[in-house]
Amino acid sequence: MTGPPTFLSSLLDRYKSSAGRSRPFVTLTFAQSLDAKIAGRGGKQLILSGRESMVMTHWMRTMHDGILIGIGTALNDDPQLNTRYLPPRDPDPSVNGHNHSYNLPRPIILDTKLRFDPHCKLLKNYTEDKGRRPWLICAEPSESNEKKEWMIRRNTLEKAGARVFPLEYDYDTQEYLPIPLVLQTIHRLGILSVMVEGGAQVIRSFLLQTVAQSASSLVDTVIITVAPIFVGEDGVSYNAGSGPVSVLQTYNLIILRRYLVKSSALKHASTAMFGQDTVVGLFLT
Ligand SMILES: NC(=O)C1=CN([C@@H]2O[C@H](COP(=O)(O)OP(=O)(O)OC[C@H]3O[C@@H](n4cnc5c(N)ncnc54)[C@H](OP(=O)(O)O)[C@@H]3O)[C@@H](O)[C@H]2O)C=CC1
Ligand SMILES: Nc1nc(O)c(N)c(N[C@@H]2O[C@H](COP(=O)(O)O)[C@@H](O)[C@H]2O)n1
Repeated sequence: MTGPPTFLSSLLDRYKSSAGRSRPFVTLTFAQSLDAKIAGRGGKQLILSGRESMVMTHWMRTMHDGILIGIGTALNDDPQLNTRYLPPRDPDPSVNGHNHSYNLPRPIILDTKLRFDPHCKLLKNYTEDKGRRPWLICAEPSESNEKKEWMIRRNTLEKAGARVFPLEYDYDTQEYLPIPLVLQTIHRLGILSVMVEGGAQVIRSFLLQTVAQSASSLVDTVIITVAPIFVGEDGVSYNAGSGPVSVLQTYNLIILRRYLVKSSALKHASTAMFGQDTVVGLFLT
């Protein structure tokens, strides 16, 4: 295969015309088991996708400017977020300034407190010219005693190659980085399309934002790979809390489940088989 599968182009080709938008096109994508688990016990990384659907995911990566994950995934999986399963071909220097054969998406990590590991594969690949410079979206602490430590971490990460973008928002009243502001910020920085690859809390945040803002959803396309396996009760799911959950979280999860079951905003677009996996594409209207 020399280009993306038709399944993906029919879902994502509309991203090519981005005029007049104030946020990037957003594709929410992940792989799950038949019992809706995305990782094993205690967050153990699972290779759920078979070879064929993994190749499809790597094609999907070439079709986006950015690839966004949470710091939980960055620390747990130490991912590369590259396109290494695609067929080898001659490097094309015109491809986003890299001596690389395929468009590589920019790694973007939601990392409020700058917990990113300066020795991770994303930074190693960047310094070896095998990947793009990772961007860390964070919050600058307001307390001066926390600021010193934060500045040290920032310097270490910047020296290791990361770019750090502190967001301005009311850090004390919000548990997480506000997704609309994250999207506006990366859009201003030139990211016109972004693939959100997880993990559990990030997927949940994007879905909950979509529920909260149904009229102006923050997700355009959802692409879910379903692998024909059961992980079992102790696996990690994106639609359930792990550990004790607050009343608010429980309430949000109830709304999310209801939304996912009943929403008329989620429209099935297409389903395809890649090897033994079923990949479902949905549009949000
Ligand atoms: N099967 C699949 O397709 C995939 C599976 N996974 C699995 O998922 C698991 C990791 O998931 P999880 O632990 O939930 O970690 P996440 O990758 O979802 O990261 C969550 C962390 O990101 C930070 N964050 C900042 N802003 C937000 C926001 N708005 N919404 C959510 N998080 C935000 C928070 O940390 P802080 O407050 O410190 O900033 C939060 O704890 C791993 O087991 C991994 O293997 C991951 C990706 C895909
Ligand atoms: N599509 C898909 N299938 C799976 O089975 C997965 N576990 C994931 N995980 C995501 O991919 C990241 C790993 O990427 P690299 O192989 O290191 O390039 C992982 O961190 C998850 O975001 N995806």
